[in-house]
Amino acid sequence: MSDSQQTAPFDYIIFGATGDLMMRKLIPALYNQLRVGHVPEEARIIGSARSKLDNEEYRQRAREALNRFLPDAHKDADLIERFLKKIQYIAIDSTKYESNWGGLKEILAQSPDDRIRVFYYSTAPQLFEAISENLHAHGLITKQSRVVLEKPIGTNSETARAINDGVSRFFEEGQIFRIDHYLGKETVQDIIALRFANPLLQAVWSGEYIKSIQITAAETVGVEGRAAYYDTSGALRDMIQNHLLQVLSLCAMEAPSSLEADAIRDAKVNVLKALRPIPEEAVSAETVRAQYVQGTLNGEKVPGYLEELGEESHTETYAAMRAYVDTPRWKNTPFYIRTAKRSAHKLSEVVVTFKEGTSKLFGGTPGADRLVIRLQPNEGFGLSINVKNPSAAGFGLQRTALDGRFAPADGSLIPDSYERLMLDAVRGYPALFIRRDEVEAAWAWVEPTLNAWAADKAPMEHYAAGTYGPEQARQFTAQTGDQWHEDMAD
Ligand SMILES: NC(=O)C1=CN([C@@H]2O[C@H](COP(=O)(O)OP(=O)(O)OC[C@H]3O[C@@H](n4cnc5c(N)ncnc54)[C@H](OP(=O)(O)O)[C@@H]3O)[C@@H](O)[C@H]2O)C=CC1
Ligand SMILES: O=C1O[C@H](COP(=O)(O)O)[C@@H](O)[C@H](O)[C@H]1O
Repeated sequence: MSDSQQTAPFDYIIFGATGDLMMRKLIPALYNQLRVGHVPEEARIIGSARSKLDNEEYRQRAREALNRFLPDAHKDADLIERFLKKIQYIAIDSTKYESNWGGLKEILAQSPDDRIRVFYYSTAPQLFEAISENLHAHGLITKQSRVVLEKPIGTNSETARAINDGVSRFFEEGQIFRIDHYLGKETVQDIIALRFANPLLQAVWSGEYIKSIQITAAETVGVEGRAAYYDTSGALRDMIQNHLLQVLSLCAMEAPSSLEADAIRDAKVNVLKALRPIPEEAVSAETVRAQYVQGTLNGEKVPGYLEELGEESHTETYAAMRAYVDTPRWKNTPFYIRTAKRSAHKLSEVVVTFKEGTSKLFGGTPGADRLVIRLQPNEGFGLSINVKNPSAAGFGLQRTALDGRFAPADGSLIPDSYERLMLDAVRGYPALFIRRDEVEAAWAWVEPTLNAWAADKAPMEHYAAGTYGPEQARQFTAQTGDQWHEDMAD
């Protein structure tokens, strides 16, 4: 199958190729893009990590990953074998100059000099500068090279700057693709479509008509096999600094002048810079942090965070913040952001609550208009509005909901975010990647909260696994007359 969206031939060189992300996301994403005809025949995938494996041993791991992580509808035994032939593996300790960079050079030399090279750093960020330096020292960075940086870019402003500076010594900003997989979600891009392709919504998209916007990313999983990373990170660094602030930026930005990367990124960074600072002394009023304790999920008992971890910890698994965007469009409109592990449901959504109507005609309405943008699952939107209750005497009102789906018109599954992002890096299209100034502005905004939490200036609340979060989070929204959207499964 071929397709107009097929990329130019490329060599994808992925560091961290034996890791969890590679197996769960990157390999399935590249396979799926081959399946839909976007990957050209000449394309090659070169995995690298320290583990000593030959090509066949590595391909066997990739085969197992495909069998485990692909949906059945996408499994095609012949295509899987064709895909695996594109993969080679080379063991390199990427922090060491004297490691087998020569071997990588030989592999890359088999392609024409102008072949697009994408170096994907699926490793801990502490390695990013060293990998870049070694690629440079061994003459592997060409004009046609790009580098994809996995999150997290640092743990605060200072470390983010250090990572950005370190990579920028060897790559131009235009070659650097900082990944935020939420931007690769088709439904997150739908925020742009809903806002700017529909005059109906465009006309009321401001604090004049909108009472509040809630952004939620809730997961039923705990920290799984990533406790070592997660316990040094926590919910604020893991989800809010990046994914949720990106979603907030898309919800709050002014119309970009075009869909060019820098037009969108300029519009987003203006939002991040307009976020009203939360000084350390205001953190306990403007945020809630919590850890899950033992509870019940899907009818099964699950342990608390500390039990899973096996030691004491002050890391939050739940974080909620109230944000204000100080632009004329939004002055004093609260944006609530929250994220949780071991929540009652897996769900990411944006809930836009409009102000109540002022007409005296009905003596009040049963509720405010509300738009729910379901990022995942059940991708789509619901618009709840007031209509006449046909069975009521007089002019009673009732609620009704319009439901729209984001599913592809041809009935296929919505592609995983990594599919789009990995090939956008090949295409050199950075609109769905984060620019350096965005990363640093996001860190600058969350930093006082991180500092206040580290200094225990806000209490650590608790919630039972399988619930929506701590009671304090409910009181928190009630302060502005808001309520979390908690009928998540509806
Ligand atoms: N897993 C996930 O769901 C997500 C991960 N991320 C980010 O992606 C990155 C990778 O995550 P994940 O796959 O989970 O991590 P893992 O710990 O599973 O994998 C790390 C990888 O790095 C390799 N590695 C470690 N040290 C070196 C070294 N000195 N030289 C070469 N390779 C090395 C390891 O292989 P070996 O030991 O063989 O060298 C392994 O392949 C991290 O930055 C993470 O934060 C982001 C979002 C989600
Ligand atoms: O980046 C991360 O995202 C995942 C959640 O992603 P989603 O696409 O399933 O919503 C989260 O589990 C992980 O902790 C975090 O690092």
